[in-house]
Amino acid sequence: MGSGNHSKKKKIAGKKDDKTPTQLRNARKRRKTKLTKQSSAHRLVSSSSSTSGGDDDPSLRYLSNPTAAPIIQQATSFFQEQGHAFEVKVGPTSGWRTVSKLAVRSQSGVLCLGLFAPGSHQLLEIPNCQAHHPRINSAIQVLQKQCRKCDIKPYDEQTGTGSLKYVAINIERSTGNQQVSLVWNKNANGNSNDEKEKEKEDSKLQKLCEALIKVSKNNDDRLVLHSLWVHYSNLNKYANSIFDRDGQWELKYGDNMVVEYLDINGAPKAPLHFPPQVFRQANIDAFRKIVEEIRNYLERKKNKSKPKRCVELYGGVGTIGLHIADLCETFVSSDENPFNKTCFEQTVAAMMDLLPGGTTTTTMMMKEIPYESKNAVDMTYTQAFRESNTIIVDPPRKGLDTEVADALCTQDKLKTLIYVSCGFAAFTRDYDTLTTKGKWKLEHAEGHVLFPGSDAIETLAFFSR
Ligand SMILES: C[S@@+](CC[C@H](N)C(=O)[O-])C[C@H]1O[C@@H](n2cnc3c(N)ncnc32)[C@H](O)[C@@H]1O
Repeated sequence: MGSGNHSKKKKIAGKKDDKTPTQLRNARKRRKTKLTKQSSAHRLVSSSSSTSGGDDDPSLRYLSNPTAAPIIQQATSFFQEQGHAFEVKVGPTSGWRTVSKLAVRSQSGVLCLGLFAPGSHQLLEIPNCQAHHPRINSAIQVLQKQCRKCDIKPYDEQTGTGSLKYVAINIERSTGNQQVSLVWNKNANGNSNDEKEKEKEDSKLQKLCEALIKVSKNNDDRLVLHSLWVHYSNLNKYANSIFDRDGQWELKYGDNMVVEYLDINGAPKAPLHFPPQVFRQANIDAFRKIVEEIRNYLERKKNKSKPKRCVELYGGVGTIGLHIADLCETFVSSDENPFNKTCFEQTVAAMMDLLPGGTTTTTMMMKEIPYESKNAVDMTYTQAFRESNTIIVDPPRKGLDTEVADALCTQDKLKTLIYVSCGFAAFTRDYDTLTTKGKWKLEHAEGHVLFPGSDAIETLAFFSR
């Protein structure tokens, strides 16, 4: 066994600069550590030398040259090392962010909305953030003013007390209207069981909601509510997440879902549905290009090989899937968040209405797009996964679940894997597993800067076997 392994290593080593996969992996790890150090050094310099406050905003640090971000340099060398070019595409650098979650904290005793400074929980006010869609900036002004007027207690991280923890603002681009969610701490009074105090806080929340609805109805152009939600959070002070998976949601005003279009060339029109409880791409325009590339790739493939039996894991509300399903013989989408299924099905129903009359192949196909509310690991045990030849994955930053990566390596019928990654470190780990254990071969990879100015990269990679 020892000698078998040895000769295999030698063979691979001969192909790539005489280095074994382990040596290549170690070299990558060393480079990553070096880049992380450089990046933190840069962070310290830029925040301490800042005079405008703009440099402190973590979302604007590399704005003058977005591709200079350390992670993009790292990704480019990673792919070069594998013998692949890595083109990086950058979209507009201002007004692109249509989804924002802002912390609500006290600054010198006054309630403020803002972002956390890098690596800390220190609030940075960002009243005119360049990255934000202008309708987010205008909503922040109104929200901050009304919260102060209603004497809302901002959340205190030390004690876990205070009422308003976060505000989430999502924009419906076609109208400019704002979908606002107030994240309300159910344990605002800590361990105290003072009912009167609790009632007082609840009545302030009611007052705030009424005030916001009034501003919206009074033609104050800064805030025109698409909807107003309250999310009641039971999370304690040690939890980092903004939304509480088990927390209750209450719609105070407006409609359930924002509708967004990607308008992908050649794809059926898909009105995507987004309530505040589901994942939504913050830079829809830049993400549109990724979906377009996936569609182009599958169209080229369709002309050459068998029709696709495709499964989508980590599919959200179908942002990718519903723009490519018509190219596949069968298509199944899935995600673990139970709120996604209704959104997906509403979009499919709306797509049917938008299709030209008559029973076209597309109409038949679209009627039969199942959606599984399952986590990706459970999906790998389904018949749809076992029979698929094409998989699309778009996991969260931590990358593929280990069991999913393993299943992608051992499912023999699979011929095409499309991987959309928002966490480059996890991608390199999954890449190693897929290419060594699963014999997947990278065909093409490219980078998309979805957060221009931040140290982040979205990687789109096409694998085949
Ligand atoms: C980066 S988002 C991508 C969603 C979608 N492709 C889009 O563009 O909107 C990741 C998605 O993975 C889902 N998710 C996270 N962990 C999961 C898991 N273990 N199994 C299945 N879905 C998961 C989240 O609910 C989220 O919708």
